[in-house]
Amino acid sequence: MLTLKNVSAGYNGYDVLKNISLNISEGENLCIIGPNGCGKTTLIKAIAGLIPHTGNIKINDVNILSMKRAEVAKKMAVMSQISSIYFSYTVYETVLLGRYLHMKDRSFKQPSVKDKEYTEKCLKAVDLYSLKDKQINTLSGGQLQRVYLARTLAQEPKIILLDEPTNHLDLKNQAELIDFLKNWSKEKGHAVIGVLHDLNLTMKLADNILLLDKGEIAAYGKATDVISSKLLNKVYDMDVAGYMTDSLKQWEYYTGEPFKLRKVN
Ligand SMILES: Nc1ncnc2c1ncn2[C@@H]1O[C@H](COP(=O)(O)OP(=O)(O)OP(=O)(O)O)[C@@H](O)[C@H]1O
Repeated sequence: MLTLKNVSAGYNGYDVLKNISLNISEGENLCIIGPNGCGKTTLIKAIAGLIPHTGNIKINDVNILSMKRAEVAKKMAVMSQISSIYFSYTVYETVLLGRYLHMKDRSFKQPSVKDKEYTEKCLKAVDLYSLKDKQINTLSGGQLQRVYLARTLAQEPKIILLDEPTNHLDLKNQAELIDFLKNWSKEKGHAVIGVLHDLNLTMKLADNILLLDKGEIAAYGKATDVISSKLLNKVYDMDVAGYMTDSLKQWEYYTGEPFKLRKVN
């Protein structure tokens, strides 16, 4: 579905990312992890065509550089946090903006019945329908993050790129977002590429993980292969396994309940 071959990209003539090759299939969730500054956001920007790259990025074997921007945007959407927040749009209007590429009349004056129905469907999918008439500058950070997700979904992309999508969300909304994305990709045969800092959420979402270190691939493959204490400790330069197990011990200490491993979906 999406392939990267020897992709390098960066800023002001300097390559932050070096020789990244990936293959993302239909229905796949790929998580990009790695320490601060290793190039995760830069990779998202390169895939989205927001910064120039060398090497090849192809969607279904077609080089994105040979496609029109609108054509790329119909296939791939970035959950962007850059918004019209300074304008007084409602939640509904903001999500309707995601329909832009599908509208014949791009002045937004006359959205079609399908545009309106699809916008409502996306609002319901992220549980925002009851807030549809609220001004977005009156929302909380977590509500706003769900508005951005709904706007991204309204674009009807085949691939969603997300950069730290859970950073404003409480635990319940984090878990729900991860479940939502998993179902979205599996049911529709679409793909999710997400930058996540939280290794627990990464393990919940990812089929495959790309671990970056200083702009290069430190590990790439099945989540069960990449999540290795030796590798993570080296790349993050800390005792990641110790940190994770200490959290569980603390849970036992505070709740007084012995930790039991539960089967997760
Ligand atoms: N617009 C820019 N101009 C110049 N250098 C940049 C720019 N954006 C990022 N960089 C540099 O590129 C490198 C990678 O940054 P990037 O934002 O991709 O890292 P990241 O892995 O997403 O980090 P974090 O986990 O902190 O969000 C960093 O050294 C950063 O300083």
